Amino acid sequence: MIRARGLRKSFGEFEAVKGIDVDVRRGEAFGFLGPNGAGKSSTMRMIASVSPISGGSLEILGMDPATDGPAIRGRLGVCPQEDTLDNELNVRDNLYIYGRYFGIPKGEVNSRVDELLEFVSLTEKSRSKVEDLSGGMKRRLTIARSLVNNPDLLLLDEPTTGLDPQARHVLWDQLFRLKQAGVTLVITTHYMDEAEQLCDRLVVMDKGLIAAEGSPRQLIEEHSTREVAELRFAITDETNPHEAIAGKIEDLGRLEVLPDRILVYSPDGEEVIAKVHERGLDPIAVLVRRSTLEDVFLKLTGRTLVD
Ligand SMILES: Nc1ncnc2c1ncn2[C@@H]1O[C@H](COP(=O)(O)OP(=O)(O)OP(=O)(O)O)[C@@H](O)[C@H]1O
Repeated sequence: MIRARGLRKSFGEFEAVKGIDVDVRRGEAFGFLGPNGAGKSSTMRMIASVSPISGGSLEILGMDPATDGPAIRGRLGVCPQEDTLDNELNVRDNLYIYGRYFGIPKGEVNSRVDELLEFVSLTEKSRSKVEDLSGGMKRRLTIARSLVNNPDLLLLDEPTTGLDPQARHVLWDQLFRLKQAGVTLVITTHYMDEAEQLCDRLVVMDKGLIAAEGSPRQLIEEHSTREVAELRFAITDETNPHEAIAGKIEDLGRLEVLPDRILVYSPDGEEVIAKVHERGLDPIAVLVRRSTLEDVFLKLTGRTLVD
């Protein structure tokens, strides 16, 4: 569905995407995970064929965006990061007018709109003004709009940023159903839980480059340990003991010393905590958890995902 080799994007002197290789297969959910400014949106805009590439090569659905832009765009669905709904129109007309842009005949658009409103659970809001919708409803309407032309490939740029947890879960369910229905999804996100939940494969992007690639499980197995022990010690205004304590436990596993806690990577987190206590150290809070993509990102880049 997508094949990029050495793909680059520059804005003047600044290189936002510095040569990346990407392959997205039919029917999969593929993710670009990375912090703000990693180059995810710039990559998405090139894939959406609305921003010319600055170097390398890019093929979308077997076509070249430089010469086949309109043909590619006709087969894509795009759900942008910002809300671009038409506030002057009601919910239904936002979908109807968009469908007509694609040249879909009136009768067909009407039944398609009914189907889509049903799919995103907005049938009852059909005649409401867009401005009266909640953030989650607006995002669902945007997703419905991106599906109007029955796209082969759906691009979602940070689909759940700014939504509350419940609205995020509703959206994830809908995206999951789309995937089940065979739509290829490409998602950018800086939420590791979103990536773990939705993506079959993903690339971790940082500063315009790909730092790692694989399924969430592969990435965790390759770059982290099964368990992580999180230790918090009392911090006062004058002293942060974490650096000094880290020196006393560095043999227990790989450490990440963050401002508010120490992470110890080990296959057995309980054992780490027992040893910490044996050494006379007295954490105010401990937690043993499974490794996540956040741990992978921290190891690869030395930073957390959400700044
Ligand atoms: N039109 C532009 N002109 C100049 N610089 C740009 C432009 N678009 C993006 N950039 C820069 O390119 C870099 C990558 O931006 P991009 O939006 O692709 O990152 P991102 O990973 O999508 O981040 P976010 O999660 O904030 O959307 C940033 O430093 C940004 O300031």
